[in-house]
Order: sequence, then structure tokens, then C-alpha cells
Amino acid sequence: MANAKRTPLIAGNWKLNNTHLEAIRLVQQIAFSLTDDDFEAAEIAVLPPFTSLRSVQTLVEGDKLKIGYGAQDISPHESGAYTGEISGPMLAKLGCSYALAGHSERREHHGEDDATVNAKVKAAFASDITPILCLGEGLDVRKAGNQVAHTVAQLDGALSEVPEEQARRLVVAYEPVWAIGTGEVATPDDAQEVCAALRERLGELYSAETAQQTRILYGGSVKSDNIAGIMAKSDVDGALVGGASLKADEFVKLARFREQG
Ligand SMILES: O=C(CO)COP(=O)(O)O
Repeated sequence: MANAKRTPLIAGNWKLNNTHLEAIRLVQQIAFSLTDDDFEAAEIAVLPPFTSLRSVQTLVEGDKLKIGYGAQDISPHESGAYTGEISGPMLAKLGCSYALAGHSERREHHGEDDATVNAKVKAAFASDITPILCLGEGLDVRKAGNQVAHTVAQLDGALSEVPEEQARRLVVAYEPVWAIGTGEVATPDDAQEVCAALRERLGELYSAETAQQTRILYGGSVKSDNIAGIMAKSDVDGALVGGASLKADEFVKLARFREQG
């Protein structure tokens, strides 16, 4: 079982889905279905598109919902002539607890390299937002057996010059690219291998204490019928869920991973 000292985090990355009206409905369905016990057992969060964040904030604050929320991206810049960007201070004002940094779809479609991801991680910390740092290898790297070296190098790049007092609040998400949206989930052992290696590296970069308290999530085709096996692994502390987070019933089942499997 995942380490009892680390509160599991189940986060739904909605990607490019849902208008703000649809977001209101989905967040209400999820939050009203979950019980206080569910929220004690795990932290549960949604990551809607930017356009829904204000609506989600209003719901969460107005109805005192226990669901967390955050953004799918964050600008490395604080303000200025950066058309289309959304900054850390803007997200902080919207009450965001989290921002994804370095999702593989951003790396692939928007040319984000480790230096950009590093700047985004720093921007999140500067605004007191917890970055969920996404890492993971493509199919060619996996076939060559280089998944550990690849993801550890991504971790090193993303955390360059990030001090330990900030790194202590980091969340890491191991998302093998070949498992994202493909229905091809990594085996629990595959997930454990890389998550354990990432934790070991955090210990080398910082300290054993920081490594032990950092939450490392798995993402890639997580569903209610495969989450229990993945969560049973000692270095997996939660899930970053794409497609299965868009249906309230399924996401609620995922949040209750202890009852699945
Ligand atoms: O990219 C993901 C979450 O960030 C995973 O997406 P899927 O769960 O749809 O495979």
C-alpha cells in the first residue's frame, strides 16, 4: 500500500474539455457525491481549463466544498507582454492550489523543454502554488529500456536551482507518454519502478526526508478498474487522471480506490 504518511492525491486533468457551465455541473456532481470520509482518505482535486477556474472557485468557496483545484499550465512570467499567458499571481488569486508543469502534451505540442518546465516550476512556487511536475518517457525510450534514466534526467532538469524548502511541497506525476489516452496502462510494477527511482533521486538532490514526504503520482489510462493495483505500490501516492476524470461517477469511484480492485 502507498505510504501511510503521504496523503494520496487523486487529480483530474480535464485537458481541453468542458465549458464553464459544464464545469460547474461536473464539480457539483463530484463534490456532492463524495463524503467527508472520502476527503479524509485522499485529497481530491480537479484541473479544469483556465476559463472555468473562476466558476470553480466561486463554487468551492461559496459552498465550502472540500475538493481542491488548480490549473493545467502556468506562465513562467509574472506579467508583461506575453499574449495568451496566465501567470502564477493570477492563478493564486483564483485560489488555485496546483498547477501542472511540463505535461507531455505541452512538451509535445508546445515545444516545452526542461528549461521551460523548470521556469514554470519556479513560477508556481513563487506564487505559493504547488506544481505537479509531469515526467515520462515515450514508447521508443521504453522499448530501449531507458525509462528510468530518461525520467530522472527530466526531474533533474525541472528542479535545477529549486531550493529544498520549495521542493518539499512538490508533487511529481510519472506519466509514460505511451500510456496516455491509449488505454494501455502501465503495470503496477512499471509504475513502481520509475516512481521509486524518482524518489531515490529526490533523496540525492535534497534529503531522505524530502524524498519520503514527496507525493509521486502515476498517470496514463487510469480507470476505476485498474487504480487499486497501481495504488497498492509503495512509491505511488496517487493518480493524475485524464479521460476517466470527465465522468462524475467514474471519478468518484477512482477517488474511492480503496474499494476497487
Ligand atoms: O495525461 C493524463 C493526465 O494528465 C492521462 O490521461 P488519460 O487518463 O486520458 O490517459
